[in-house]
This record gives sequence, structure tokens and C-alpha cells, in this order.
Amino acid sequence: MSEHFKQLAAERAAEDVKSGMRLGIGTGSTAEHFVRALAVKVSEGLQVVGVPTSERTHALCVELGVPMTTLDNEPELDLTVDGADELDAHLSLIKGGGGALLREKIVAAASKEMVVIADSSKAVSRLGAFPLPIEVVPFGLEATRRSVLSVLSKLELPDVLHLREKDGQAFVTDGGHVILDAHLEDIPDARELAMELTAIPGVVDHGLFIDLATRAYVAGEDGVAEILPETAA
Ligand SMILES: O=C(CO)[C@H](O)[C@H](O)COP(=O)(O)O
Repeated sequence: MSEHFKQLAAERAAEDVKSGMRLGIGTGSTAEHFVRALAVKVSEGLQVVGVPTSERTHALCVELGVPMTTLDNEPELDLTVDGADELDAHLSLIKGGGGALLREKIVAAASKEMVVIADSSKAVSRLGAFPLPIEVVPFGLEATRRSVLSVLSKLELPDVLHLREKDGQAFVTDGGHVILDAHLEDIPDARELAMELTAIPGVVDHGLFIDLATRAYVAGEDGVAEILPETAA
């Protein structure tokens, strides 16, 4: 069922795409529904160019004939459409379950608008149940891991960090980095944690997306809801 809701949210976002737009194109199963909906519109004559946020999305765009460009050619984008692992009422997000958080954040930051597409299971009152991906440089991994643990301890968060693996090896991102997944259960102050993590040498980025999403389409039993960010207290 959640696959159907992902598709509904993606199709709603595709309706916002107009000819001439420069798009950021996200990564993951929900974003793939968006690529498929976009490809149909392109085959009907819609003229757009997209910057894919991962090699996986790039391959799908090639397969489906969605025209692509690079962020170097188009450093300012009109609209990015991407999925999320969690979103709260302020449209703060956890992303990176698919490991593409770095390119996703660069592309979202280069866009005038970022639309999040999700099934309703992703909407939470507070972020943190989904493990927070922290992308780190392989050089000095143990030292960086200790620095991350010390930030978690300072903020009184659980010190559970797992190096992400794939097929028994460390998972390597498109940028050649590795990922530490932080099992925090609950993040009382996402902004503070984001700032602390960003300041650690060796941390390339993390999956907290704050003040980037401008709108979300969340699909569930009652249809597709449009969500605008609540102003933070
Ligand atoms: O951040 C992401 C990839 O890095 C994805 O957007 C996130 O993991 C959601 O994936 P899905 O749409 O498959 O549930």
C-alpha cells in the first residue's frame, strides 16, 4: 500500500513541473515514481532538464529518456523533488536512507523550491526514530567516529553508531565516503545536532535537512495532503 501512496505523492509533484524548468531529481523509491511520472510528461512534449542526485537516479533518467544536465551547467534550479525518511511539521527532514544525502542536499540547496514526496508513514511529530545517516571521509574514520560520539554524549543522545554495510563491506557513497548510522530514537533539537555534526572535521554531511523543504505532498488513506512548513517556535 505504501508503494501506491508513494506513487500518488510523486504524481502530484509531477503536476507542478512546467516547461522550461530546471529540476533537481531525488533518489529512492518515491523519487523513482516521480521520474516515471516525469518521463511520461516529457514523452508528451514537456521540456525540462534535470540534475540527478545519484548514479542510480541518473541511470533511470537515461533509461526513461528524461533530459539531464549537471549542476555546473545549471547552478540554479527551479524545483527539486525528493523523498525523505522522516519529515516533521516544520518540514525538517531525515534523509539518506538510500545513501545519497550529500548530492541531495547540494541539489536542494541550489533550488528555489524543494518539494518532499512521501507516504504518510514518513510524517512524524519529532525526528529520530529513523537512524540518522552521517557521511564521513574514510580517512581517520575511528577519530571521526569518536568525535561524533562525543557530540552525542554532550547532547545526551544515545551513543549507538553503526557503520553502514552492503554485501558484507562498508557501503561507499557516490562521493567515495562511508556512512555512520546514528540510532538516536528521538532528536529533541535537530538544529543544534545539525550544527554540532557539521563542525566535526571528517564529517562531510549528515541527513538532517533543515530549512530546505518548502512544501511536501504526503499521501495516505485520505488522499494527498499538501503540507507547508510550520514556523518554528
Ligand atoms: O534520502 C533518500 C535517499 O538518500 C531517500 O529519499 C529516502 O531514503 C526515502 O527513500 P524511499 O523513497 O525509498 O522511501
